[in-house]
Amino acid sequence: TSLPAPDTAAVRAVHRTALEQGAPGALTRIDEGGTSHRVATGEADTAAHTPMDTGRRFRAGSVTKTFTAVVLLQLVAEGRVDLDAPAGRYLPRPLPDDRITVRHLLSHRSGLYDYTNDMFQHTVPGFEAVRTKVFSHQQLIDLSTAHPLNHAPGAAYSYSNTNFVVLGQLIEHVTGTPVATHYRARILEPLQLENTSYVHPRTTITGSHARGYLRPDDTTLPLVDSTEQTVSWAQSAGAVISDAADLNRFFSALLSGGLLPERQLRDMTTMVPVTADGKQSYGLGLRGRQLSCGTTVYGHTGTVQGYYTYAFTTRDGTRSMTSLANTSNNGTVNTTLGRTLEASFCGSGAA
Ligand SMILES: CC1(C)S[C@@H]2[C@H](NC(=O)CCCC[C@H](NC(=O)C[NH3+])C(=O)[O-])C(=O)N2[C@H]1C(=O)[O-]
Repeated sequence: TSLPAPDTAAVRAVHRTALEQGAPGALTRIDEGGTSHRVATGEADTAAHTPMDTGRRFRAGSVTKTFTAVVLLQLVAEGRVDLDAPAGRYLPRPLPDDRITVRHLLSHRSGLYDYTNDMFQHTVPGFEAVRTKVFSHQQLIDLSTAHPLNHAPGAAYSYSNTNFVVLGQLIEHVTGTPVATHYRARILEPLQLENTSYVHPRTTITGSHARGYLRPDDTTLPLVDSTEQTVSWAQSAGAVISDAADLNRFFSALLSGGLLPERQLRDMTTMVPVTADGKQSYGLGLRGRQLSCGTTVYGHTGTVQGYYTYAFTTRDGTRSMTSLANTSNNGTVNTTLGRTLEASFCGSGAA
């Protein structure tokens, strides 16, 4: 079914609202076949007053979870991991409940507590305390298991970064190879994602990039430049750096069958509703969103200090969109930025 044409004027209007609400800048890139629509607004660097442009790299946050899920599901297809086996079978240390399966981790149904709830309870102090820190997977897992499970494994959906830190540890324990190597060999090189990298624990973003600005909890204070950090608190749950063109190509290739065998793609896109209205869902490391025009798009969102990301594509991968705003801890901006989905996939008058 053909989609309405993207409404780039509506995208620009969404950006302008996000800037009024506190974002220094925003970008959106829509790719369909060989055609791309690009909208950039505001500043990539507020000290140098550098204009935003859609070619700038940024921290993609939890969009990383889909990269990790692809690596894991490729290992499943290779017969090296069983989705419904206890995850503990593939880990150096047991989890607190051996009923937690690999599939529970991928679908945020394990019940494992999210340690970032404590880590970032106070936004700027929490960030400053970890921005140059390097954690092992086990240290992060131990922060989580100091708390009881949110619920019995499989009993509910409860989003937790811990799940994808455990999956990173699992990938490295089963293969003896760092996740960075798997991202590069299994995804970045085959798809030629030249502007995507996993450089943990380096703190810098190489090449042309947007600086990120974290809003303090006391909103009368100035934004904090949060561009440089290790993102070691997230790693395989959030440390990928990318740009809009690469994320569009990644999700388009994924949903059109370019990265996983049919069986694993079917598992990944078996979505479970996670909101009461049923419009938001989660599969295996993949978010689904049903838009006002009836189209469901698949991808992931990201929130890392200074960067909000939406990266989604159609079920057949023919149209993809990535949007970024270079601020965070500003839920109003995050919700506003999400309206680029309607403008990009449902066309005029939708956003
Ligand atoms: C589920 C989410 C939203 S949270 C999860 C992950 N990001 C984090 O866990 C970072 C949380 C703290 C970020 C910080 N906020 C605070 O410190 C608040 N006190 C800020 O806004 O920069 C990611 O990315 N995911 C998003 C996702 O998947 O969309």
